[in-house]
Amino acid sequence: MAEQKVKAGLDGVIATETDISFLDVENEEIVIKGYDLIELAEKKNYLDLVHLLYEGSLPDQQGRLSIESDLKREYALPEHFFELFSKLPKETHAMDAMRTGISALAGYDPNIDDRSAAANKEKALKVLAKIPNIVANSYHTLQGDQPVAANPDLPYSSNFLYMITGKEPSNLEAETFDQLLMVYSEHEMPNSTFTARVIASTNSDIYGAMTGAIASLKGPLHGGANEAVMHMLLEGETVEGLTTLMHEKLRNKERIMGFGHRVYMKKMDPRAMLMKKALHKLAVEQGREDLYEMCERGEDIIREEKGLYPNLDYYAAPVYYLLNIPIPLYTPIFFAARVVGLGAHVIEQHDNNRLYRPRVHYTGPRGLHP
Ligand SMILES: CC(=O)SCCNC(=O)CCNC(=O)[C@H](O)C(C)(C)COP(=O)(O)OP(=O)(O)OC[C@H]1O[C@@H](n2cnc3c(N)ncnc32)[C@H](O)[C@@H]1OP(=O)(O)O
Ligand SMILES: O=C([O-])CC(=O)C(=O)O
Repeated sequence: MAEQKVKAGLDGVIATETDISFLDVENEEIVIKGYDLIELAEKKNYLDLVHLLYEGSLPDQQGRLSIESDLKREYALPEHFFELFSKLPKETHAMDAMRTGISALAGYDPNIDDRSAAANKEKALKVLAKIPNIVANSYHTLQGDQPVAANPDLPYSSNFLYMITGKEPSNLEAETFDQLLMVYSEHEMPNSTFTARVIASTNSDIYGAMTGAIASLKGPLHGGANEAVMHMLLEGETVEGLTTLMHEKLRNKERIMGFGHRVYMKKMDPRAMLMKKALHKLAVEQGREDLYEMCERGEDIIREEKGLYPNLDYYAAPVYYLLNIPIPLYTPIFFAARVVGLGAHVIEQHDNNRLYRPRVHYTGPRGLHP
């Protein structure tokens, strides 16, 4: 085998062809099916994006309503599903509870072995319909609280937020949460999407691919960073407190959560810029400009000291916070928003499949005998 250079972490390696999305770093654009994600997030809503990824075009009003009513028909979970969560240890992390829920859905799918594009699309939309219920109510159950039933009169994303907080969101809260789902929806080939595609490439099913993706996303180098960011902001408490804390972390050579990105690294994540604006609006409405100022100061310190820029998780975390979302649900919501992108990747993988099976550069001993 010809000698190849190992790229640690597969940095820069092209893993597949796709027509779903692309990070155009030069032009600072996250391309989703030809559209700029940020422009979509400013002008359209989450279900438009779902339609774009599954039908290949942005919907008219009728198309959007039709996808919404299809989802609403599938909101309910199988009977006794919550007994599963009530039997888990109370300490179970919300990501692990959600992972159990998604994995369990497989057993209820009579067409589990149908990997056609049509069947996969149906399965992905079912997961999308049920995931607010799984995220919110696995959490409530583990907290010893009553589940919150879906309110079918609310739009999809408002209902998701309502099921988490138990309170109907204001217009600004609903708009912000919808935008949050959009910016998290799809992002080319992060570790979790790669994981899902690797699993799908064995011709395994979409539930397995998504279950694996959840495990990947839980890690603090990936989705788990948003929770860590909020703990850091709360520990900092004030602009001065955060300044001291960040300098201390830098002195101790700790990684600062919410900064840096494999693909952007020396540029600010465009999604973080949008969430920064959303944070400002919410902070002004709630008289929490102090939180905004603290985040901005943190951004300046890490740029000046390390030349690193915020990624999406840095500005999404305080947005979640002002939306009254419990911290353990930040990463599950990231995953819930990403279901739409992951589903599209599994469909694409199964449609044109070749098993992922790379090789290694062996550095161990040879010629030993027992
Ligand atoms: C929505 C998302 O999932 S975005 C990612 C969320 N994750 C985080 O916010 C976790 C914090 N960030 C990180 O750990 C990294 O920036 C990652 C994992 C996201 C990307 O990492 P990689 O591309 O593998 O870069 P790598 O880890 O090799 O870092 C390169 C250099 O930058 C430094 N660096 C990168 N990110 C950070 C950070 N957040 N804090 C401090 N230093 C950092 C590394 O220490 C390293 O320095 P060195 O060359 O002197 O050793
Ligand atoms: O792209 C990545 O590596 C991580 C990320 O920002 C995401 O999944 O949204």
